Amino acid sequence: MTKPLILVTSDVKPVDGYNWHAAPSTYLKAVISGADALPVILPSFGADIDLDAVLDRVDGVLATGSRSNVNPELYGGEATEANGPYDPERDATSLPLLRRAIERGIPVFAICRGMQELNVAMGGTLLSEIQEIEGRDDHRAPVTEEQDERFKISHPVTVKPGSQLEAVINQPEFKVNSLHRQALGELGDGVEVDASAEDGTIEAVSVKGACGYVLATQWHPEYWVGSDTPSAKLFKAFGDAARAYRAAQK
Ligand SMILES: N[C@@H](CCC(=O)NCCCC(=O)O)C(=O)O
Repeated sequence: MTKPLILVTSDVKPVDGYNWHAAPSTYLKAVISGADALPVILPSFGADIDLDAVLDRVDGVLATGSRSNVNPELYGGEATEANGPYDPERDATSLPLLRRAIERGIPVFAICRGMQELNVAMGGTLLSEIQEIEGRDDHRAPVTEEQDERFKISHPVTVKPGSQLEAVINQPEFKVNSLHRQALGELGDGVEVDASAEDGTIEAVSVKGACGYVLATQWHPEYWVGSDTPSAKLFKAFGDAARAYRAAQK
């Protein structure tokens, strides 16, 4: 069987006077090496994209992380400069993409911003600047330009027994990296917590009743997929789900 095709979300960034629709190579490499699949980047053209026409041709969807935040107006909040930067084109593409992929039973793996998008897409909300919330830890990346340091494994998460995450990782607790200022607040329709941090921050979710594979993590398994066992298990499980989906389309 040919390798499954994984649709990867894109950020829209101005570079050299152009708008680029781009995804970090770490996610693309993790799809290739960790999921044994082929990545294809979806440009963030919102309603101009016929999502079903694209989803007819792929076997999974990977929603990546990003330094931009989901616009709070999409979940009843207020967009302030302090809570930016925003990426409206990405929002306009990723949220309907995730909803439609879940409806169609196409395997979904959502990471960091991707997990936040999934929750908002299902009707949930986000908490902003959680490091300023009483009782919450600081989940932001270390202040350095050194990527390995920014993505270092830093805190434990506790896995919910019987969850989709437990079925993949098969450990009650393990350590993850952390590069986020926001977190899930109210859960969207069917969204279930699969793992939490010691301060109560939601670290992984799945979707109850979803007809296909859906898993989302607040941390970044793509970065250490080649050396960290839980990270490797997450991408292998996603690749296996995409292979099973592809085989079932025959
Ligand atoms: N912006 C949101 C989502 C966090 C996220 O996706 N982080 C990845 C950023 C990678 C980097 O900093 O290089 C939030 O802050 O919660």
